[in-house]
Amino acid sequence: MALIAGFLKDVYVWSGILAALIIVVVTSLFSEVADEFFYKGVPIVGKENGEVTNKKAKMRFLMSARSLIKQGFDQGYSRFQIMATFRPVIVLHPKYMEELKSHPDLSFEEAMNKAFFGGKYPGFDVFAPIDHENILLDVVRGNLTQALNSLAIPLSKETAASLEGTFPPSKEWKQYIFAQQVPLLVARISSLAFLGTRICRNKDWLNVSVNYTIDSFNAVRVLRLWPPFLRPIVHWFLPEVQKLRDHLRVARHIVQDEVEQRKLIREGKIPEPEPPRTHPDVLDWFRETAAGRPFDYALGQVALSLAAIHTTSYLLTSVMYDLTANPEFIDALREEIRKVLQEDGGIQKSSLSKMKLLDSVLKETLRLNPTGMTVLHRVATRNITLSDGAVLPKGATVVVSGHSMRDAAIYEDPETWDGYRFLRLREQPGSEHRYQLVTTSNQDLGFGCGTHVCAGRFFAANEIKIILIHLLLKYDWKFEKEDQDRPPSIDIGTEMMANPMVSMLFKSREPGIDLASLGL
Ligand code: HEM
Repeated sequence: MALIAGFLKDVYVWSGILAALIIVVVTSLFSEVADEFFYKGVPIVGKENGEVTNKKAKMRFLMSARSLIKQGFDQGYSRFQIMATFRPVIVLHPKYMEELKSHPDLSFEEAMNKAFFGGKYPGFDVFAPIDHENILLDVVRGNLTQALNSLAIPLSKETAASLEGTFPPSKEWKQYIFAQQVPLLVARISSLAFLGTRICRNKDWLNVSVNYTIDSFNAVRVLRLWPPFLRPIVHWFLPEVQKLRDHLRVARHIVQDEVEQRKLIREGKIPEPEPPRTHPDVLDWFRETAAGRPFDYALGQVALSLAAIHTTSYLLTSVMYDLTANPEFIDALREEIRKVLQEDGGIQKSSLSKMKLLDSVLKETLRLNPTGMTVLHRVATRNITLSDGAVLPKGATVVVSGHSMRDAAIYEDPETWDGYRFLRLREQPGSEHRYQLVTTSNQDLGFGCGTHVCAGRFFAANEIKIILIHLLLKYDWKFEKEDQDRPPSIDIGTEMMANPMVSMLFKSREPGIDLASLGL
């Protein structure tokens, strides 16, 4: 002790500690400030001459990214940079899609790292590279997609059970804020396929499944308000980050319990609870695919929720807005559904793929309401020279504009929602598969494209179709406000979301089919 006291009395030691502290603070502040420097040699859009700080440019991005992107291309640039919420982003023209969509030096993981502090603060663990062996992707692309046929009836039954609670039978019009409440419905139905019957109705799990995503974005925003050198300390005390840790604690408890219970059942140590499980699920496939390799089941499940719940809810809400605004499509869809289910004697293997108008309607809604107006959000891990000689500097954050989805050269009258658009395109010779909801291309970007194209799109498509079948057959729909037009999606920076304030009305109707054909 005396030795330490003597040591600290030494003026050289104190100046050393002070110098080290200054270096930490300055380097940390510099790295944050440097993050906001525009890239050399790339035209800037959205920051005006004479603006010293980036404050106004950031606000322009938040409020009007769509028009900034248009402005950049209208000025003739095929790549330019805009100041996004935390750093400049290089926006690229879709003409680069082919060369960039699977580029090995554009990193999806680095983009996640930059956005969520590399997952290094507890609570953000889901954003750290959790799955070096691609177990989650293998399961979603492989097992889950292959099981879609056998999952159709269980998903349909769970939808029916969920709707009983969410939309209890009513002869009178009842009010419902679709955008706000639908994530819970989607979380429950998705969790049936991810974690099985017991957990898909567990309120604590559903709370994690829906809210971890929302709360993680909030926690990032709050933690970023602190200088980087203080973040390793303050994150422990910020309620927003503590909330994330609470979510993960709950998730671990629930998922781990289920894993243990299934193990005991497999080993014959406890009986299968009644009613027994009806189908294997993602949790089973995680175990089989990991085959002894380390894998964090709870983080895997939260990551799946992150990818699946709000994306699916957004498309479901958007399509309900489109259909409510175009009720003649509701009648046409009911007729298509009734006809297919009658022909097939219920939901069979190919029933959903026979509902081509349903597929077309969903694809058209996704075309105009993708999760964001840009795709391929990546970080360059080296200098990348594009085919026209332009360079993307190492460390740059890049995105590709998704405006091909509204390009008049590709789509006639592109700003108008036309539920028959893709049905007509599919009827052209040789185009049967090209215009399906799950098909992607360099211009068709609702599910992304290239290496990281949405792994869960086949599941998402089937799940939304099943939910829609129930919603359309069992209920009538209208907007609460008589003169309500189709509520447009809301842009926040480059992200898009359904208007969360639109009030809808529903009432029960005669389904016009034998409900046994939906597995009930
Ligand atoms: C309508 C619903 C959905 C939409 C619009 C959607 C959209 C997307 C998009 C645009 C990407 C590409 C991200 C990028 O390139 O940066 C993506 C990736 C991904 N999606 Fe989806 N998604 C949906 C539903 C789902 C569901 C239900 C699951 C899981 C069952 C899922 C799992 C994934 C995964 C794992 C990735 C990452 C793939 C990879 O890294 O290779 N998605 N999704």
